[in-house]
Amino acid sequence: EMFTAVTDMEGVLETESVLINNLEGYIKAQEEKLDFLRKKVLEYQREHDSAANDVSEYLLNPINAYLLTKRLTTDWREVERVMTLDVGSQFVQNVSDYRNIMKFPTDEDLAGAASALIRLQDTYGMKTEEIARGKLNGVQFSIEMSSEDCFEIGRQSYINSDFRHTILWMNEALNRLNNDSNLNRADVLEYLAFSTFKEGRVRDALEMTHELLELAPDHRRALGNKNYYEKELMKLNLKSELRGDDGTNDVPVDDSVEFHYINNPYNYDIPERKMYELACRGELRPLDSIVKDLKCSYVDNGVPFLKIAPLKLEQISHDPYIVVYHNVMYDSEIEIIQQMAKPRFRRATVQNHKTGELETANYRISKSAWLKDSEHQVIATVVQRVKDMTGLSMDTAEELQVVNYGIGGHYEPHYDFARKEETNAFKNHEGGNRIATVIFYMSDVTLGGATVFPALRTSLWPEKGAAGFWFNLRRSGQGDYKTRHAACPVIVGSKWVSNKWIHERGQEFIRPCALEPDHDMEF
Ligand SMILES: O=C(O)CCC(=O)C(=O)O
Ligand SMILES: [Fe+2]
Repeated sequence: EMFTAVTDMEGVLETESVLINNLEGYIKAQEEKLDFLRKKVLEYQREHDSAANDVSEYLLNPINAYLLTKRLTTDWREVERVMTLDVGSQFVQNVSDYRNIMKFPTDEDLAGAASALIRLQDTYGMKTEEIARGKLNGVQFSIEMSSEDCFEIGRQSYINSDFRHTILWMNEALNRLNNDSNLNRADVLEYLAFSTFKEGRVRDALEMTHELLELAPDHRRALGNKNYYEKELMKLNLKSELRGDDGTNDVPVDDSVEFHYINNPYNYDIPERKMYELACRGELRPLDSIVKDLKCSYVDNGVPFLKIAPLKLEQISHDPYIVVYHNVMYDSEIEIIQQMAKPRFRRATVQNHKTGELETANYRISKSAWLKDSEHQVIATVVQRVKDMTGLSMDTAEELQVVNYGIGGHYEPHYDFARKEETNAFKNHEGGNRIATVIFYMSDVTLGGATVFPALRTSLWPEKGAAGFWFNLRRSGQGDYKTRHAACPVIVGSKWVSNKWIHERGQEFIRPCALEPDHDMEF
């Protein structure tokens, strides 16, 4: 599973370069063989022509008699040998050997990479046609997808019963068909017609099937589908006649975002989903009540060391308390932490709040590793810095979690704290609930990848060396539902973060409990 992190994809480019060299070797060997045979055939043709010019004269000469005999014995044996020579098999063998020693993506990776593109398309409201010509979120890259490339995304969507995206991408495949395509128009039409039917547009599906049958009159499935669609249409027409309307109850084709909300299989919360997407796109202004009286300042938090080198603090929100510290992780530290984490990366998991078990989920796609303070001075230093930044005790904190997000990597809206009903969350953690989160940004991100708080309409944009800090719990110890947040899908780039989750125990005298009305709201 390598689509989940950019670091894993690096080795794959190397694999491709080795495969290209091997294929070049294969072609060269084949060409040498063909060149030899071409030379021979010319030579023999020339000799043969001059002989055939005057057959009796030619054969009377003993040298010619000898040469002809030689050609048809030893020479032809050599030609025969070269003809049967298998100059390709070693190169074919190489490819299977490479499979054992080099990094190859799997079909699962292909599915993951395709669904990552679909996720980006939805979250950022990008048009299929724009993605296909390399335009991502308004930024043009010099990439052009072929008809086959689009077809494959359509096919992957089809496998996932995602007929809306099947239609979008199969249409794009059709638009991009040209003389160089290895793709059959009829194959595309078949997927398109069936998905169109599945989306409730029977009339259009039937029309596409007619077009398909013009191209392939004997297409068995198309013939069957045509019958079926006609019957379905008749039923619909009968119903509409009874109702007295014109029967156009077809759903319109729409590449827009709005349409997505209706059809999104996990539209558990439509308004939040919309807020989330707008925040990811950077199209939301934070609430006035949030930005009011926000300041930037240098702080020492009462730490003697910081009096000499104060931290650069930017307030993001007062309630809940969210701040960003700038320049609190050095490039040299980042490098070491990345090198330590890389070999230990595993697909990030989430806790099943019923069983308490850790499992992978499509709503969190990244790779992560945990690093202990005792493993390296740099980790201890960074954790000490978290202590200075937050004033909180690190005694009950979790280890530092290093995360890398790949193409489309994301973490959908969630709380970092465990809710009451999540009976098994942190059950093994003696420190109680997660009182606060510190997230270090260890990279800039070219496009996308913000940390967003949909309810606050505010976003933290990754900035290498900066760190976000917020309290997840209110003074009463209750979870603050306004801290619900997400990691937006990365469009372009490799996003690195480190999370430090700080727990309740040990903070009793640092951040004492307070009584307050429970005006938390769920959204
Ligand atoms: O990566 C981010 O921007 C946020 C990550 C996050 O919220 C988490 O890991 O809990
Ligand atoms: Fe989080």
